[in-house]
Amino acid sequence: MTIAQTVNSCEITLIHLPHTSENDVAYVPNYVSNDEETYLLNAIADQPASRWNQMETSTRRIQVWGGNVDAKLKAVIGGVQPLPPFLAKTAEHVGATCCSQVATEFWGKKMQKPNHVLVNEYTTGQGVMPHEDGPCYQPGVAILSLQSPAVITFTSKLGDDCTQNLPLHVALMPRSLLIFRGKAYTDYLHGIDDVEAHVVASDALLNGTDEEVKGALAKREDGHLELKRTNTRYSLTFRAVRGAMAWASLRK
Ligand SMILES: O=C(O)CCC(=O)C(=O)O
Ligand SMILES: [Fe+2]
Repeated sequence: MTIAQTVNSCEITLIHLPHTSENDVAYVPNYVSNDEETYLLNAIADQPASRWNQMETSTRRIQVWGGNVDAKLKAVIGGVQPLPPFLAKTAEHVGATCCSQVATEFWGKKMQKPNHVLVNEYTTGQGVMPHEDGPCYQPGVAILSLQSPAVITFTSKLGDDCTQNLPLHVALMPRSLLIFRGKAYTDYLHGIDDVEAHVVASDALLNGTDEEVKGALAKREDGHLELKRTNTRYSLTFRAVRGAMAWASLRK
């Protein structure tokens, strides 16, 4: 964890994963206020039951905003749909943070903000297996965590350099934003263990010196660090569907 900078009143911490660029991973604690968190949680809960999709590979539920992405066609079926009003302001803010802090064209050529959001729900003990978000999106994602902490784990997809294959962790505190892009997006898998308490080696926790993270960690007798999930967690994953117009051209 290096370089803290304060911009737009949020403190951005750059986190370095091996073999990625210095600004490929950034963690922003307290990215949204308590009031914004409550607003988003209420808006998510107010959506009709039909908005929730049951995941095929897990018992988790998700809401998909912006349109249904077809991984094979690499396009949004029926074209990109506008984001709903309850996400608009946050998407705008996340868009600006990523463009000003991480890469001017974070969302793609000339795009200023994300056009696609997944709302993930995790009861304590639920996670998501190691995966990559893939080529349907611009190679970058911003993850806003709500209501409960969790630990996200990055594992390199590349070869046999054993230092590179060690799992590396980032604690995601409620109301924080994690941004990753570039090689962190293309050369690593990310996942969240199906556990009620995460146990990690202290030197593998990349934002373990963050004051809020420190306060949430317990040190175990074996020297490892433990972070308890406290509640159902919601995450909003902001991304940009690549070639937003691709569906229209596929149909011709
Ligand atoms: O919930 C998270 O923090 C991760 C979600 C994720 O990886 C995804 O939506 O692709
Ligand atoms: Fe993901």
